[in-house]
Amino acid sequence: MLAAKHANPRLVVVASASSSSGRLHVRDLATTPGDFAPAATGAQRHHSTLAGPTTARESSRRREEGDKERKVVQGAVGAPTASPWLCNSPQMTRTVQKSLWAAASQWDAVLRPGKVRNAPDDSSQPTYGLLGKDLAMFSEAGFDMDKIHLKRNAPVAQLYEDAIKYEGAVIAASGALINFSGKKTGRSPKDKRIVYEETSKDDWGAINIQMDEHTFEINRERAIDYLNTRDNVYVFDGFAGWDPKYRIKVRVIASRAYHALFMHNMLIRPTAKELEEFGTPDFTIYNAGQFPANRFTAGMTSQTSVEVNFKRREMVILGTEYAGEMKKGIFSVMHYLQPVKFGNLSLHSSANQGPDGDVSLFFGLSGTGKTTLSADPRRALIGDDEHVWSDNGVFNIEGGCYAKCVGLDAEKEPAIFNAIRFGSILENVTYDYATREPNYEDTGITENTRCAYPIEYIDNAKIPCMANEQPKNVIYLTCDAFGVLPPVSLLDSNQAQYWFLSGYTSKTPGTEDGIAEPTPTFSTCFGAPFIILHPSRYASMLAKKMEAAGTRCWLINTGWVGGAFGTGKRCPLKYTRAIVDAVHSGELNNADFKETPVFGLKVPTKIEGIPDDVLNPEAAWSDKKAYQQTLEKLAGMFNKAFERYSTECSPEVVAAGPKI
Ligand SMILES: Nc1ncnc2c1ncn2[C@@H]1O[C@H](COP(=O)(O)OP(=O)(O)O)[C@@H](O)[C@H]1O
Ligand SMILES: C=C(OP(=O)(O)O)C(=O)O
Ligand SMILES: [Ca+2]
Ligand SMILES: [Mn+2]
Repeated sequence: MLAAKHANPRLVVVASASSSSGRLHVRDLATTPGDFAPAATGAQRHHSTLAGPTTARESSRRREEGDKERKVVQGAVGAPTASPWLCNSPQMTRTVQKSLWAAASQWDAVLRPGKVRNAPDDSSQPTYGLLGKDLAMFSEAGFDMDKIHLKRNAPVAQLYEDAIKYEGAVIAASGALINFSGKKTGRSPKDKRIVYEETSKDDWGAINIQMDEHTFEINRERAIDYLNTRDNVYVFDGFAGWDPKYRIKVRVIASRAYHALFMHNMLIRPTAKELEEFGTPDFTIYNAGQFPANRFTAGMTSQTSVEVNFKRREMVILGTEYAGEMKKGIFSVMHYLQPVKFGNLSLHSSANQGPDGDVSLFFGLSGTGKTTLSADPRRALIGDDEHVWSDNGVFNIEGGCYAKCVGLDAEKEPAIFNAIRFGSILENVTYDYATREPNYEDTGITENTRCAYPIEYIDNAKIPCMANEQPKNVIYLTCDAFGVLPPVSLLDSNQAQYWFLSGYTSKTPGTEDGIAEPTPTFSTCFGAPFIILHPSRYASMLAKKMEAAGTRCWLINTGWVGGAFGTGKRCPLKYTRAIVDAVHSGELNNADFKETPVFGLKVPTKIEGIPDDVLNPEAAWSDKKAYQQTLEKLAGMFNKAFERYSTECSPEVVAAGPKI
């Protein structure tokens, strides 16, 4: 299928139509752990061959060695009791902790060179050694500790080595790891479910797709059974949330080194001491994405299932290897936990801070520009995607960024371009076979090509990623594929609530399964797939916080100008940046505004560096009649989408919608 796209014979063809068959999963399971070729795509198989397969004999020798060593510590560990949410300050009893420590030191004792495969090179890094005190938790969860080889918080280089050896990854010229997610290259929102159970059902937002507890158990068992067939199982322990008061401990258990490295980049990396004291995680992800869900299990509608269980504090992934499911899964957890347990507001936004301390939030659904616009040389980056607004200010949930790579250009987006180096993961990006230069123009695998890098790879990142400031500006990013919304307008408080609840944008191709061209959508709170509670709970918290802090609210259209998708063009990035600069410099505070018809948006009449016909969409369209019709069509869509909120909002908020 893709071969035709690659006229240049030096380019590796990294996907083929046949690579998406479910057959590969079967093969994966049927192969013994010793001689498995875990690649899930044709591309990965191809690369594995290049890298040289691991021989069955070698693997089984290593496995036997591993078995002997593990047996030394088996049984030495007392089972820790399950902790409630937030066991930051370890809640294990002293006795349990003591026996865990004893086990840990026994484990350390067997960590002799040559005995343990892939022992970490850096001895200051407590990695597998610490598994001793966690072994009981794994056995209890159903892991076959006599068989699998757990690698916890393995060094980045080792995850590279494993991904190259077993998954067909390659190293890009810049040192980044190029990897492939197989059939699924974007999120699968239709296959994402939340378990309906008594601990969280009172906060149920009616927007979630339900799953029952029993089905969760079945899928969880399936995931663990699959992981038990693997030679290597990767564990990453880290934190979500930079504010120590509100952070949670997250454990990721995955069959692919690339998934462990992804979460190493995306979670907050623990110090050696924090890792040593990690204890029982608050939330665990079982990522068996290489193995499909059983379509005959009740409620399954495909081979993909992504499911969150608040009672068990667990997430299970089957049938998708798109790494973004994990980070967005943790985000869903925070969208429940932060408001319900702490009274904080979770935000699908990026955040940055100016030299004078002013904080800006950029809300937006995928592809609207959160990551791109928050990476601003004049401002410190707090984070690119997931934040929490607490009474103290704003903190990032994540320890890294996940940037889109399509069309990435060193000149236009230098901060992101330069972050793609050793340790970063390029996902589904093709490359030149000889030079190993990524080809960011190639959308042959997907338009949703990505790079995940630790946030400190952005030069002006603010670490720790938090600000003790209430946001001064909130910017709603919308990517209007109809091309009728102005590139910038100022919203009053009612409009701010209306537009937040509406969450209008166009889905960009690739980020979600099945989206091939910009598709208008109303994704409430600018993130319907991630919210858990009723949308109006987030909306009213936001309104209160903005009012208390005197925050200004801007609507920025990063989508089409001069016509709809197909006729017009995407607003040039340099103009959007100039608009954002004008918000931050205060230029817009003194601007004159003119109200638009239908939507009643206040648009500045002049901005330094922006052509007047770009500021005014009507002027940018050559066909005025088509403009008016499109504007009214969009207004009609807004009115229809807002019907569901009309009874929950004040009449003023309802009246802030378009008038046709
Ligand atoms: N005017 C614009 N503003 C923001 N992004 C733009 C603009 N024009 C094109 N783009 C591109 O759109 C994409 C925005 O994606 P990204 O910043 O990753 O969004 P998000 O983080 O919200 O998912 C990037 O590939 C960026 O280069
Ligand atoms: C990872 C994602 O985030 P975003 O596109 O908002 O950066 C996603 O939506 O899959
Ligand atoms: Ca996002
Ligand atoms: Mn992003």
